[in-house]
Amino acid sequence: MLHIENLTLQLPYYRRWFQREWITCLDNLSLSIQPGEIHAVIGASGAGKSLLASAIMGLLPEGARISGQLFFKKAPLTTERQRQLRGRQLALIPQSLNALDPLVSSQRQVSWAARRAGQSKTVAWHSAEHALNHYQLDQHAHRAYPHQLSGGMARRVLAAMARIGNASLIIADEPSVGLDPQQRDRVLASIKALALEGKAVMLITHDLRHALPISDHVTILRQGQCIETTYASAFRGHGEQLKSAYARALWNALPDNAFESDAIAIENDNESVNKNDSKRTAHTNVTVLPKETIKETRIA
Ligand SMILES: Nc1ncnc2c1ncn2[C@@H]1O[C@H](COP(=O)(O)OP(=O)(O)OP(=O)(O)O)[C@@H](O)[C@H]1O
Ligand code: NI
Repeated sequence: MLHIENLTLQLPYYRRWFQREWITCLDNLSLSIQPGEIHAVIGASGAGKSLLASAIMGLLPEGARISGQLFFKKAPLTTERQRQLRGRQLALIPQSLNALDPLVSSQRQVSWAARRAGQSKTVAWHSAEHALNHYQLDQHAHRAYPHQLSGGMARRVLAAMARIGNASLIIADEPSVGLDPQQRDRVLASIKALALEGKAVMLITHDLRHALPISDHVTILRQGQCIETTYASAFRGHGEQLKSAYARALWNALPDNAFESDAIAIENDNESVNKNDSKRTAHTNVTVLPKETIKETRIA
């Protein structure tokens, strides 16, 4: 369904007004997602996950320089095609709840999404109602404005908007961040349901633990580079089936695994102190800690 080959993305950066430099945010990334499959893209803050979503949707920041190839349903995903397919065949559940218009009720927002996907006014209104019901949002929530919704309800409104155009690729960017466990499970179950309907789903998250049970494949992204793509089922035991030390470290750092193996502290850090990676400026460091310090170590 979606096929990405050697995608490199650079953003301009001005040290002084006349001195343009380029920051490489995605570095030679390749991945594929099949229909009916959830492909989790896991990485710390700043790894480039949201930029990957923007590159697929054709919503990159001004001045972005991109190379490599994107294919959707076997045909090149050109800028023109991205514009045609966005909100129809390609849907994004955005990371920010600010994507909801604060002055518009849930049902109206979802029906606007249906209108953009080509439905007539009356059909759109009814299909919005249907989509909101599908996500277990009641009549009160249909009429509510964004500030009257809980975080989980707002995420479900965004999911309803993404689902309404009957897209075949859905990108969910951090759909469960900031939710309590019950709301999180509900949102993740709704994402699993999309894959069970045959849609290809990219699940972007830093939460490996909760992504694994619903995912088929996992790509670990670090500082814009693909560290490893593997089956979700490879995350088991002590991580013997994982090829990269970084993926093993992420796996072993999960609370249930921490006491059985070396643990790591994973920090989001914009001043890299990682000796092996001194060329980079922004990003994440993984520090291997001795076992005695494990009790204090948790992923945020
Ligand atoms: N519009 C932009 N202009 C310049 N740099 C940007 C822009 N958007 C993102 N970046 C930089 O690109 C890198 C990757 O950003 P991105 O938003 O893709 O990270 P992410 O993995 O989604 O992080 P998070 O988990 O915090 O959402 C970061 O270093 C960020 O500062
Ligand atoms: Ni992001």
